Amino acid sequence: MNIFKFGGASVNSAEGVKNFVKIVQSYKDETIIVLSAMGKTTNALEEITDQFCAKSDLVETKFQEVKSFHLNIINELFTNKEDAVYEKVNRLFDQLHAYLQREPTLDYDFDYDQIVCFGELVSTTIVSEYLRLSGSPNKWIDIRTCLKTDNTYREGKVDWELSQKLVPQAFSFDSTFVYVTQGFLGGTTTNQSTTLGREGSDYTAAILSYILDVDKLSIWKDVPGIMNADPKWLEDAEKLDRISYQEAIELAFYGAKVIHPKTIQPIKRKKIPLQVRSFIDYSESGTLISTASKQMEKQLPVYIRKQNQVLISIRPSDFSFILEENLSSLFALFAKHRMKVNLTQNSAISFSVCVDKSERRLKNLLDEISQDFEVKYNDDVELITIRHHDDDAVERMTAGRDILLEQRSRDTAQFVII
Ligand SMILES: Nc1ncnc2c1ncn2[C@@H]1O[C@H](COP(=O)(O)OP(=O)(O)O)[C@@H](O)[C@H]1O
Ligand SMILES: N[C@@H](CC(=O)OP(=O)(O)O)C(=O)O
Repeated sequence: MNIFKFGGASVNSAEGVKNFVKIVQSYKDETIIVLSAMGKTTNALEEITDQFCAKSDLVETKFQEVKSFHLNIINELFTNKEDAVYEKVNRLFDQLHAYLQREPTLDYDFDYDQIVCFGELVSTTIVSEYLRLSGSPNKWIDIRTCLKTDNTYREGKVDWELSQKLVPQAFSFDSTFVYVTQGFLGGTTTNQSTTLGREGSDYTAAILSYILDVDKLSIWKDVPGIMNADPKWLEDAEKLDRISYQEAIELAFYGAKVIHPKTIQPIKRKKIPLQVRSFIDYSESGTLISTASKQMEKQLPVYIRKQNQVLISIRPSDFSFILEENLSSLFALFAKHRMKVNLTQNSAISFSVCVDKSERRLKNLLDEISQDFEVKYNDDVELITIRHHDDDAVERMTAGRDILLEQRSRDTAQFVII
């Protein structure tokens, strides 16, 4: 049994959906397809959520834009305008529209999940129906009924015990060879929609792989595999043919956007090989992540850039030392405001921390920290991480830039720079 995960970029147009079907049909094994929302739909639904919560009149226009984007793709794919896909997709958009007519609940994260989930519900419906039309019978599964999470909206924590019971029942392969389901989504025990964190479809694929003990997980991307840098940033980036689970965890942890950080742990635990490969050159083998750690033969430096970072410098207002009590109260605040800490460093009387710039959460965090500490911060800095660094690699990343903070270990060098 295989699991294939396809992201939004692979199905951002009718052409993309046709290419996807070609890939799926070239495999004859039992397969579960985990799919994200089409193109940039999640971003658009995030905007709708913001407008909905702000009670803005723009909601309707944006909703119609998202709906037209999908209907245009359907119109290109389905010549028979009586096809069941129209009714199914329209029904989903009617449900979303009905939600948008309500009053916001005052819980932004809850509303976010109830709105944003439609991206994946619609994309999987279209793709499942188009596979059927193309001669591949398949079953559409609403993942919210079996991948159960708690009610931490926007970052649902998986209820492994319950999911382990429900997922195998849902994907029993007793009446089909192919399943199509949503990445990124989960459901609470009271059947509210949840999401697993942005770009969480890779993680969904890993959860299902773990629970169902699959032979292999393939994640299809718009790049040849995992490269030693984002090729959209460094044109001379090279593909890594094989890497170990450990290395993949490190790269994702430091922010290599190609794979969601939570993806590797579940598949590592069961030693399930993961192939990251191209949906464009689909005969190429991509990058294999496995235990066999004939790892990165050349040990190329790997460059990871995180933009939109904020470097916060914190001092106790009474000039006392930064001790355990201060640190633990600060970390509690970061956790409370769900700010991801990317790098920390402390001296005797100050503590520096580099975090993702997330306007809504950052402001609340800074307001609270300022009650007990003096706070300064640098906006819009970059965090550059180099795995397997050497002098040339460091020079390449830092020449002509202002280094605000630097940390090096044997394997990893990190720089906060402007
Ligand atoms: N080290 C890397 N290797 C390959 N791609 C990378 C790397 N770092 C960042 N990327 C980016 O990741 C993108 C693919 O991930 P993503 O857009 O999340 O795919 P999907 O939407 O299919 O899940 C590529 O287009 C590439 O720009
Ligand atoms: N659609 C969600 C989940 C996801 O993983 O998408 P993608 O596979 O396109 O990165 C998001 O954009 O966050």
